[in-house]
Amino acid sequence: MSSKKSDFGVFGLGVMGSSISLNIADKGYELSVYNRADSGEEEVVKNFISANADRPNIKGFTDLKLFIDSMARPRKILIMIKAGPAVDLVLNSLIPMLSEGDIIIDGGNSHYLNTKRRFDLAQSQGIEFIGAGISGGEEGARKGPSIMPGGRKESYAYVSEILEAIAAKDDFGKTCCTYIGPDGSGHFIKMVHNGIEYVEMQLLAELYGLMSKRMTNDEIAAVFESWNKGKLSSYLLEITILILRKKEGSSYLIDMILDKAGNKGTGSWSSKAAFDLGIPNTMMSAAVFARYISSFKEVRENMSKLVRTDSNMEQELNISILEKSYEFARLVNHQQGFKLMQQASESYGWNLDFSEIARIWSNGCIIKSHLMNILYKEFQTKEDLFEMETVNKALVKGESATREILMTALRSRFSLHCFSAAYHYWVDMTTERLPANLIQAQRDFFGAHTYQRIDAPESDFYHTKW
Ligand SMILES: NC(=O)C1=CN([C@@H]2O[C@H](COP(=O)(O)OP(=O)(O)OC[C@H]3O[C@@H](n4cnc5c(N)ncnc54)[C@H](OP(=O)(O)O)[C@@H]3O)[C@@H](O)[C@H]2O)C=CC1
Ligand SMILES: O=C(CO)[C@H](O)[C@H](O)COP(=O)(O)O
Repeated sequence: MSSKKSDFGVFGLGVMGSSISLNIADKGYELSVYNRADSGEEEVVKNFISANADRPNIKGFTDLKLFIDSMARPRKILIMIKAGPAVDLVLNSLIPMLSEGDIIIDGGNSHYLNTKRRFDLAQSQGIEFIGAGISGGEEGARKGPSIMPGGRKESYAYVSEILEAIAAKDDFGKTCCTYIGPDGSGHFIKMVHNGIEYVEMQLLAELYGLMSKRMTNDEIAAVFESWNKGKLSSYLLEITILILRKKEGSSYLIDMILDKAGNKGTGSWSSKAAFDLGIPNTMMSAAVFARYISSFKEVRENMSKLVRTDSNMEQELNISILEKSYEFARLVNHQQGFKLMQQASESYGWNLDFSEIARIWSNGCIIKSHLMNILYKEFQTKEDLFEMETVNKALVKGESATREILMTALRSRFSLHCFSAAYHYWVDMTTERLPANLIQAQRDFFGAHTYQRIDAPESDFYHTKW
């Protein structure tokens, strides 16, 4: 074990913490790691250190004071623990033991408003606090995640070297870690990343469900594989191909997995943020609700006995139509996700750089895709996906394909939550007059909420005695 003071500390040796620790150690930094030694967890640090005995630059601790004393100042500590109250508990014990100017990075999926609150608390005690979204799962953390740090730019300067060294690299060799903006912006961006992730996953689940009516798992995987060679390629598509082909003995594992989707909350946080900011993020909420609906397995089982569930699909699926529709829905998903970040940037004065966000999402993270590279370039001159010519053309072309897919699904009694949310959003966003005039009339009728008129200036509000 090295006697040098450590360059960095990692608090929490769970899935993410242990992988990111090895990543940091591989880059040659002196590292201290800590995990609590509560009942059942006594061996975590010991096991980690003995499994990595060939890395003398890692020192393990279960004593918080020794962990803190082992680091060079200003100390830089990444906490990689379960999001929620545990983070407050850890900060309450950690902060009083630190010295002015030390830096805590919360790398978990914390809610951005909690990050803002914790930032203020840490600052009030002379401690720097960075809320860094980290994406890439276990493999990304080990080999190079995408990192989204938010906080004071001055404090980021102290940790940028290490964070940028461990992050993934984009197609141009640049690091997939960039300073995002003040207070909770890094965690906000990670939350939206996860919202987009929920939709990308749900779209693939809907395609798989629909295609399963006429195709085997291997046939679906073969179609996805051909798509993954071109502009639709993405990490989630890639892992879906592997999942569909995975066998346990002679059975496909996917066929044995219970159809109840779990969640840890970031998708619903994204949807709530969209509601609060007034952004129609219809696909994210559809994806969250689709997971919730799936969790009512018992109800579904019982109800399925009451209705005719014969949902055979008469017609062949047209793969090229499916492909166009998938492209269409993914574009709408990204449009909605980036719109949400734009609104947050404006409302909170974060001055976010969307080209940079797309760039750091082009590798290392769960939603990395070919599309992210396109968006990285497009956002250098455009502010909205609808303004991007190639995107617009694909959306116009994809509309009729999506309509066809939706009609096929309706006829086969199969729900496409996210595809239909994408379709209706696009149709409404490209329709000059919507029936919202009736909503306004109703509001005025029962609540004197007033309405505007098409034959008068928008600044004028009217009330009628209906
Ligand atoms: N897994 C993933 O793919 C990703 C996860 N994240 C986020 O990263 C964070 C860590 O996730 P992950 O590594 O998967 O989680 P794990 O469940 O594998 O590990 C959780 C860690 O938190 C520690 N912990 C929990 N409660 C407390 C507490 N009260 N006090 C001190 N330590 C505590 C655990 O310690 P102990 O061993 O003692 O229980 C453990 O080290 C989460 O916020 C997660 O949302 C972000 C991106 C991807
Ligand atoms: O942050 C992540 C990936 O980016 C985590 O894997 C996250 O837990 C996934 O969310 P959920 O568990 O709700 O599906």
